Amino acid sequence: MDRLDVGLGERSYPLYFGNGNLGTIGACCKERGLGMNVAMITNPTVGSLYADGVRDSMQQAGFTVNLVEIPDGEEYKNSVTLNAIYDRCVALGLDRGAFILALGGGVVGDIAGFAAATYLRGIPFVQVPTTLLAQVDSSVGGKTGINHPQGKNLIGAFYQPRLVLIDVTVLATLPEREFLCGLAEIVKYGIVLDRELFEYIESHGDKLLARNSDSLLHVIRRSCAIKAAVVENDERETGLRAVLNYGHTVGHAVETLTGYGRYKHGEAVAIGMVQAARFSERSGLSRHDETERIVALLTRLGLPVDLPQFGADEYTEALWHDKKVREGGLNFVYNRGIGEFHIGRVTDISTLLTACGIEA
Ligand SMILES: NC(=O)c1ccc[n+]([C@@H]2O[C@H](COP(=O)([O-])OP(=O)(O)OC[C@H]3O[C@@H](n4cnc5c(N)ncnc54)[C@H](O)[C@@H]3O)[C@@H](O)[C@H]2O)c1
Ligand SMILES: O=C(O)C(=O)C[C@@H](O)[C@H](O)[C@H](O)COP(=O)(O)O
Ligand SMILES: [Zn+2]
Repeated sequence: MDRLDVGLGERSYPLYFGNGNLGTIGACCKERGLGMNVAMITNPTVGSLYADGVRDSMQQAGFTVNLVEIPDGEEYKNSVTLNAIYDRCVALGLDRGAFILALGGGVVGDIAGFAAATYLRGIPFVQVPTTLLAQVDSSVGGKTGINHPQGKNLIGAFYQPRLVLIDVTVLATLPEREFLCGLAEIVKYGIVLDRELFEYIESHGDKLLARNSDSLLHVIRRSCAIKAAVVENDERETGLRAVLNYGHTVGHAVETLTGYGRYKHGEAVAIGMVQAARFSERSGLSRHDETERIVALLTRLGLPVDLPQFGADEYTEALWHDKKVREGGLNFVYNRGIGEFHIGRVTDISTLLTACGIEA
């Protein structure tokens, strides 16, 4: 099976990629030496499709599997759901020999990972990402957490999984809108870190949209390799890792202002990347034709690019809750043309809002 390692010393772990490898999850967990009792956290949508297969594989490898279901949706990535997970773990009597397996998209992965980071001060966890977005981004790198009404992912921990198993066949059942969200995060890597990847998406757009498994495996593997390299360099976002937040400053504000539901994360990121591209152009870091190229690719992929209507005050308030705010300024991720980035400081938010077409 194709494997890539995230190298973080004693916290290193493998990412396994395949086309039909879901049934190897039990053997992979065994090989990692995990305890025999597992809480498999999923939601009813994913659970009805894949929980039986994962459970069978785990049981064949000798594990005892306890199913823990949480409601489906970004609006449930909160403290109420987290507490319900703790309650179940306590009721099941899970001790430090147990581990958590997250089966689902980024919502399940983020909240299950945070539960694992905090339950009994930390038990191991495994990621089995089932959305394209989770396969290229959220399952890798150890950002776990929940939302707060005032801002996205305001509560969380850096906590790495023990292994990530990626099977592209599960993407066949993914609704179109969710699939496109994953493409948005892949485009993100291309814009700021890999011009070749950006051009690959431009030239293979039709194949990707048709979910061709070879094209998908290519972009998933490349995205994971890029993310792994960034995380290895800066696990806790003291510098370089902020690049992975490209498009998220405005994107998270859009998610917060619309109450975590109207826009999916990838859609909000697509909108945020267009605003970041406009601000980069206005700041002299990229050309107009490069901004147009970014807008054209996202539009062709069926992603939204226009900001929802809120006032400058509302955007300003939401933007100040960004985790990249430090001492009265916001560390902002710009694109330098296509394929490179620049991290700069914005102290006057109105300059960003003006570039986005929001007037005070
Ligand atoms: N930790 C990180 O580094 C990181 C990175 C990016 C995004 N995120 C977070 O991830 C979340 C978004 O994740 P997402 O886009 O995966 O959304 P999601 O987890 O809400 O999943 C999207 C929808 O698809 C369904 N689904 C999942 N897999 C399926 C499958 N194979 N077939 C059919 N339906 C399936 C889910 O039930 C859900 O309804 C956001 O909360 C975002 O903040 C975290
Ligand atoms: O892994 C990272 O680092 C990222 O920034 C990846 C993002 O795609 C992801 O949405 C992340 O959760 C955002 O991080 P946050 O710290 O701004 O909440
Ligand atoms: Zn993201």
